[in-house]
Amino acid sequence: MKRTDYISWDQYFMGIAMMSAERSKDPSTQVGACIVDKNNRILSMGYNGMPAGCDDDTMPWGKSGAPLDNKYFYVCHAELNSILNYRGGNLKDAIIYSTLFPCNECAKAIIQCGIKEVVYMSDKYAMTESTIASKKMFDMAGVAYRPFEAKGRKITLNL
Ligand SMILES: Nc1ccn([C@H]2C[C@H](O)[C@@H](COP(=O)(O)O)O2)c(=O)n1
Ligand SMILES: [Zn+2]
Repeated sequence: MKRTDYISWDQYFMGIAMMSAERSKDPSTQVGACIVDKNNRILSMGYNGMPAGCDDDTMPWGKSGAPLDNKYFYVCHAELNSILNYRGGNLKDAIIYSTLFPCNECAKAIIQCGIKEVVYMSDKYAMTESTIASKKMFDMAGVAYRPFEAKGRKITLNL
């Protein structure tokens, strides 16, 4: 008889997004994303980090101070990185799993590349204008979004 406690597709893809977030150097918020097609094939992954060639040992990781001296002008978000990391044809009708709800800038990229669904884990910035704008654009553009429903399944990895 087959094993019954295998993880669902949602758990599999959000798990990969969570694992991707572990690569982030951001000391405050680590975000991961995983893009899949409608046949449950993984297309791409990403996490938040400094742009390629921008030394993450010398770039700022703080949240405050002058705009040029904190991380926000520089960090490339997990969702955008996952889109840019894709090496195939196009992302039409794909699904993006993200550990954090996409910001307005990533929402624009998600819409423009044809992704049709967003599955998110945290919506901790739901009250910000950025997230409100994301939802407004997703609603208008017909991009569905739904929270990941954690089932409390624990997996320990001894890496
Ligand atoms: N949807 C998002 C939102 C944020 N990020 C990145 C950008 C920063 O590295 C970090 C947020 O920093 P915080 O203000 O929480 O200290 O997360 C992302 O990748 N995707
Ligand atoms: Zn973003």
